Amino acid sequence: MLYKLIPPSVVTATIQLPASKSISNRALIINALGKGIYPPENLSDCDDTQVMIKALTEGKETIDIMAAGTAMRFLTAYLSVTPGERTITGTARMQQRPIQILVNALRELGAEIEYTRNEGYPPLRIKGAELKGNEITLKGNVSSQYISALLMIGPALKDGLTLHLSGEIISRPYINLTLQLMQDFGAKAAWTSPNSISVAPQPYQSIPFKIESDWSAASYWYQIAALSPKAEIELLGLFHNSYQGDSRGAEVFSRLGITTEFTSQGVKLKKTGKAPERLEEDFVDIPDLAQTFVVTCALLNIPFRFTGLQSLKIKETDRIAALRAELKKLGYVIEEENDSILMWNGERCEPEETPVIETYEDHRMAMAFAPAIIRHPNLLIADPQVVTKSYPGYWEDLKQAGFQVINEG
Ligand SMILES: O=C(O)C1=C[C@@H](OP(=O)(O)O)[C@@H](O)[C@H](O)C1
Ligand SMILES: C=C(OP(=O)(O)O)C(=O)O
Repeated sequence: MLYKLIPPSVVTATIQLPASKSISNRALIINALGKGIYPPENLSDCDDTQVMIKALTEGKETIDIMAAGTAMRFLTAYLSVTPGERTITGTARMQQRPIQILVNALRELGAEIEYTRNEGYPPLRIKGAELKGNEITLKGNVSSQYISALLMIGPALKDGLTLHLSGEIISRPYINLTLQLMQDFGAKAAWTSPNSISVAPQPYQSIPFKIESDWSAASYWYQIAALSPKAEIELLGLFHNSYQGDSRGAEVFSRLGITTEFTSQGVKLKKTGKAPERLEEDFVDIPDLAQTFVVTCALLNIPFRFTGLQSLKIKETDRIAALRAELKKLGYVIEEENDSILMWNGERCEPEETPVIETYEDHRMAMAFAPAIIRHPNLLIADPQVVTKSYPGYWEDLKQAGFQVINEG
């Protein structure tokens, strides 16, 4: 499928954003471990959360979590402490996303996990067991999801759990999000040093819990505001004191001339029109915003240097390669350094007349390139349905904001 887009001259919209998939999937695991009586409210309707709900409720022997990294990692730990024997698998890409660091850590605690195809990668065969041991060291520089997965089962272990993280810790706000939610649900879990975390053996308590809207999804609306000549956008369901690290996107966008006003319902975006000559930012804490800012800065003609992108190669696709290939079609030559830095010094190439933006089974490629239509008429988005991974209503919301979204077949 191909989508052609036509932007409105003025974007005016009030958008009910989807709920955060990161919070939804943590609340579901904690709720399952705590045998909660209050189901989490406002769960996301996205694929990544739907696969998690199915895995926890259907009781199937083979669980297919499709492309959901959080579901794969969190369920691997959860199934290791849950009676029964199951196979957990996912898409072809999921079978290329590494999981050895988590499996080794769980095995050290006594978990019974086997690789059914390739060593180090899903699918996994997991037999639930009572885990022993309470102190392990693992790498913190590949994916924070391994750490979140281990932390969430910590309260269920007889002696609790202490994790020592080696290397530069990436995606730290996602670890903090896990700790925050665990604490909300009555667990004792906290950093004890800059790279160690301890969890007490104390069961979760069930509480009513409402899930916030998704700040990563909000970033595409900030992007639309930044690229549009005129925009009045209100985003509902975002909290001022957000648990989500991606709320920092609001501060980075303020440097691109988009200010945020918090209301009782969410946020209103305002354009000040000011833009910097150049943007430098470290994305190690906010990797999911990288595509948003790479595309926005290129289209606004703002040279940039973005560091901390080392996790992008093992996400839904190799996002470093995907960004460079697709921006080239729009006439921008983006450089890469050390597998972890993307830079643009203003260099251009001949843009394609009708560029077809490939999305590589990556929701964020579709969502970050769609707003580019405001500055680059004629582009088409391939396989637009990929957005269902985190934001199923994205195209409907664009229509509500005055965009024409035409299915070109
Ligand atoms: O814990 C989470 O909810 C997530 C952690 C991050 O992954 P990494 O820790 O692998 O960077 C992020 O990219 C992902 O979208 C969601
Ligand atoms: C990286 C992402 O998801 P996950 O790792 O959970 O598949 C994402 O949503 O950008």
